[in-house]
Amino acid sequence: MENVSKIWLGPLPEDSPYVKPFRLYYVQNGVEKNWDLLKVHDSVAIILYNTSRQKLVLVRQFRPAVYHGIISSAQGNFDKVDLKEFPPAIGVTLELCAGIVDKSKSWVEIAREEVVEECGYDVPVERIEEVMVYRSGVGSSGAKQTMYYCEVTDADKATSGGGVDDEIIEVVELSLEEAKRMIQQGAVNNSPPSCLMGLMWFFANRAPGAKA
Ligand SMILES: O=c1ccn([C@@H]2O[C@H](COP(=O)(O)OP(=O)(O)O[C@H]3O[C@H](CO)[C@@H](O)[C@H](O)[C@H]3O)[C@@H](O)[C@H]2O)c(=O)[nH]1
Repeated sequence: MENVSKIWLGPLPEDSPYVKPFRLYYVQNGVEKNWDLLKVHDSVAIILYNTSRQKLVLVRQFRPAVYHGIISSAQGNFDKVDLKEFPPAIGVTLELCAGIVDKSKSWVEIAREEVVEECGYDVPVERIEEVMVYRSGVGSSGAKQTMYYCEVTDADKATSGGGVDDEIIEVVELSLEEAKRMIQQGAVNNSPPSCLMGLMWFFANRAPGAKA
């Protein structure tokens, strides 16, 4: 699905609309310290559960940062990325439907738009429930993310989803057993902690038979 044919690295332009690097200075306990950090957008993520077929709806996409992280961990060479040694598929993730907060709309409205754009389910904001708010990348960005939960049915499906503009996003429906395997002890996957936490919240609180 990723269809990536060439990968290379360059310096970050100063006018990046997504990432701004800074050094923050502070005095703590009388000692001057500093911290190198990135200003990035806050975001929303939505746990989507299709009750018609008892499936969790996630998204698959090529994540350049994950691909970069995997090559860095393997001490690979970025001068000439060898796509045979490091196929782009290693940078594909399975995540909750999510979106950056980069427009002046309510967060839940941004969540609603992401659900229809990425996954094709058209639901009113009243059906999107806030679950929790937390900070990601506490050592690098401290960005806020609000997580939501939304139950959908086949009747809410308006389009096939897949993202907007040149986004390449695949909608993936997981059975409860498949989703459980992602959060089992010993599991290794490319998913962000927010996705794994969202799945754990779902199984603790909303899955058929959950106690809460
Ligand atoms: O350098 C960049 C960054 C983003 N985009 C575009 O912006 C869109 C959204 O950006 P992204 O940061 O990938 O947003 P999300 O996919 O919504 O990811 C959010 O949700 C993820 C899952 O919770 C978190 O890991 C991320 O930090 C958080 O930004 C992308 O699809 C691209 O179209 C670019 O073109 N270039």
